[in-house]
Amino acid sequence: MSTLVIRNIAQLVGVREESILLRGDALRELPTIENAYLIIEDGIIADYGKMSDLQTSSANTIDANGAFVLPAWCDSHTHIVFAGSRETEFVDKINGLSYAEIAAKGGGILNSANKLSHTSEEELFAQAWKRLEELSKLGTGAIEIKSGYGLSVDAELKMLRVIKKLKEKSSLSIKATFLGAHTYPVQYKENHQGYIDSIINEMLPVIANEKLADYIDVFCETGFFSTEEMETICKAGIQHGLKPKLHVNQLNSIGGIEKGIELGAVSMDHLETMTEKDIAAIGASPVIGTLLPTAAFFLRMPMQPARQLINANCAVALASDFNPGSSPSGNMNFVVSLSCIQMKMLPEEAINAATLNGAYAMELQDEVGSITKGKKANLIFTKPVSSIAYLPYSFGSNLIDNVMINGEIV
Ligand SMILES: N=CN[C@@H](CCC(=O)O)C(=O)O
Ligand SMILES: [Zn+2]
Repeated sequence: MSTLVIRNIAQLVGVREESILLRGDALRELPTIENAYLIIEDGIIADYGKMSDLQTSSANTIDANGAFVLPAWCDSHTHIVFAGSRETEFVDKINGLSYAEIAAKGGGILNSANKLSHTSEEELFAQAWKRLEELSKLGTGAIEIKSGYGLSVDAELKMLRVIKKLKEKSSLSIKATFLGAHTYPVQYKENHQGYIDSIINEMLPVIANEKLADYIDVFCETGFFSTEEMETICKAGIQHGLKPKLHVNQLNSIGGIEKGIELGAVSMDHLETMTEKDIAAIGASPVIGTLLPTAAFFLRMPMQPARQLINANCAVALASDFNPGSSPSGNMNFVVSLSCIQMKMLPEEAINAATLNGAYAMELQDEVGSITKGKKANLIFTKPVSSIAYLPYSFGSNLIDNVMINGEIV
């Protein structure tokens, strides 16, 4: 057995005897131990405590030199498998083109689908792998990755096989979500049932057979998938063992929240456009509300109503939504900063939402998301900081000194 002792940690952050989904006042409780040690055995957290109580003479020791040590980020909503980039649309938007004008020029999700159709599985893997490597150095230790830029049987399966390969090769904890219902491909624009039939009869059976996904997702939005269409697709997914994790209430409130609760979704994500009824409903439900502040920021939209959601007892998680169209960054440090700066989340709330609640939003709470005995030693070591609040306060600075995944520095 390999044992590693980390000494002289200024603050060990997010220490919990057991995991609990955090809502209401509990979200602002971030338990810490000052001047701490941490013992890792075979990549797993074995023990922790105050330096004054440390009783081991293990040779394998790291001196944290006064760093803060946090659980690595748990990013529960991303689209990191994509081909190329879409900065031309970014410039078009700066020049005043509307969403409809950009779409008419072949932009948006269909632009990414077109690029992906001309990209081999190997090349797609290489591009996604590079993003994953960068994210791990930025402190992400667990991540959910969606398909949804394929939009045909072959291309959706290609995306999901790339995610499967990422799972096999990466030391990060990865969950895969099937998002065939991201938008209607051009040939099905007037034949929604035709595409839904293809999802249900051609894609889902192969996905289930090859175990290519853990969850099913639908973009429930005006001009994309209606609540009824979402219900049909999710029910088929559930029959194949895939629980829903849904895109709802990004641009409009069209009943997605109510339907998602009924469908037993693990999480409902985006939530930029919420009525009071939507906020009350998700707060009273077991569904996690995953906020994607960098998407609202990049699209210059009103931010998600984090405070109202927390007041309504919603279990809020934070994720990056890393994708080429609405959030071309997966930097969870910036997500945490933005949630404090623009949504008035407290630093403790934001860190909990980006770690333990993010882990719950991927059903990985027994593996990651807190400093708990038996969990993976997925850790962020900070540069010298004066307090935990300094991390989101000092936005844009790289305050990460080292990241450990399974007890190994990446
Ligand atoms: N809203 C839907 N899908 C993605 C963005 C899609 C794109 O523009 O590529 C999102 O989560 O923001
Ligand atoms: Zn998304």
